[in-house]
Amino acid sequence: MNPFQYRDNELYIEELPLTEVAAQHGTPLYVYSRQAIETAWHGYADALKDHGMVCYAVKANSNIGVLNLLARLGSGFDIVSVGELERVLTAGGDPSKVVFSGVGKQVDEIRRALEVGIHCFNVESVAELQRINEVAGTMDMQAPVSIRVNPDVDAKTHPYISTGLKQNKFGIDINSAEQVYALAASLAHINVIGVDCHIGSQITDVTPFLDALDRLLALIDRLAGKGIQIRHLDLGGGVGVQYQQDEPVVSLTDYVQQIVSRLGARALTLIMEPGRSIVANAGVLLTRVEYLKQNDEHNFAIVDGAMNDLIRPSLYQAWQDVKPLQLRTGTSHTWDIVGPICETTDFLAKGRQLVIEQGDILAIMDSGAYGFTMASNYNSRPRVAEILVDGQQTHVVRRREIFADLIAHEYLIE
Ligand SMILES: Cc1ncc(COP(=O)(O)O)c(C=O)c1O
Ligand SMILES: N[C@@H](CCCC[NH3+])C(=O)O
Repeated sequence: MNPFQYRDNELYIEELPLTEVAAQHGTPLYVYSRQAIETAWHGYADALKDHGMVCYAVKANSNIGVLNLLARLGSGFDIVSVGELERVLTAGGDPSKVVFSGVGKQVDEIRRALEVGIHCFNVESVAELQRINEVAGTMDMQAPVSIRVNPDVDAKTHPYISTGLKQNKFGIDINSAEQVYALAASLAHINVIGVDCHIGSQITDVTPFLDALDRLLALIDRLAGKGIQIRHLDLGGGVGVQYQQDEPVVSLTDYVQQIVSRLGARALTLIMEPGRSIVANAGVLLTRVEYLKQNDEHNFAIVDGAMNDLIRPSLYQAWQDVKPLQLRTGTSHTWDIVGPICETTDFLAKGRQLVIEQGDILAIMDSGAYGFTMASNYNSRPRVAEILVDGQQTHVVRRREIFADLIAHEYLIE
């Protein structure tokens, strides 16, 4: 479902012209579509049916309004910090549907997660397993755990977002997994319930997912042979999204059917932790052209948005489409869309064929995932507002920061 459509040369989100949203709330601005988020979530829930649970990966977009939408749908959540846990709770999420991933869980994070009763910890090392056992012991509890196994599968995605290879810090080597499960089963305050893996993000071919699945199922069978019964299988993040029109789209129904057919008679519940594919295509970053500047080789459109607002292009050379909110007629030129930050890597897009003028507003498409959540205050730039559109209604789900917010926790020397 694409909520962004041109009508009479004006770009709309759902039932609203984006120029109206920008006029009301200023730029730069993140704008999300409620319908698109809900439709994407239902895509997973419908494909999984009663085979399992969707645990939305909060890191993709952790806005409380967005989490609240998903909590209302009954979603579970994948978190990587106590901060994300508090967001989920504030948004009305059910702690018993929360899985806790991440390689560096701290004692207070483990304690809080046990206190609120999360579904399980996805454990990434022996040292972490021992720490969880100790903390649960001090609380006289048993901690539900799943071991995150690193299956050594090449996800064929950008090397910075590939996580399931031996050279990546994530998970426990599949070759030592049985030993670690045996240890976990022997610990007094650990309750082994699952197997987990996450091989990377923005994967647009199901083959690496299915290769990882085959390795995990073989492990689950070996564990059963040793008397360790696994109840759930967590396959990690969701499928990749289309940033460019010629990129492949994975059918979730086919993907889940292939998983289910491989499960065979095993009594396993599935968990999926999609982030990007729930929110990426549902959001845009709006940015205004402040100046146009040309030399004999390059045309620069200097905009008010920057790498601190959306770092994906600078960090991963990620390509995201750029659409003017109002289409102009005239001769197009090739533009680099650059921000005001003092870094050469401060660009949102390069080499785009556009007809633009100073003052125009551009939408950086597909910015709903890993957009605002990766934003910073670099160059003392306040983080921008986030707006959720629902039909013709707009909800401010985060107000724009002001200078006072930036210095609120800083002090002069005494
Ligand atoms: C452990 C874990 N689960 C889920 C996700 C979400 O992945 P995606 O946004 O590709 O669906 C990530 C991010 O890559 C992750 O690290
Ligand atoms: N932040 C990355 C994805 C990382 C996923 C987190 N493990 C991106 O924008 O593509």
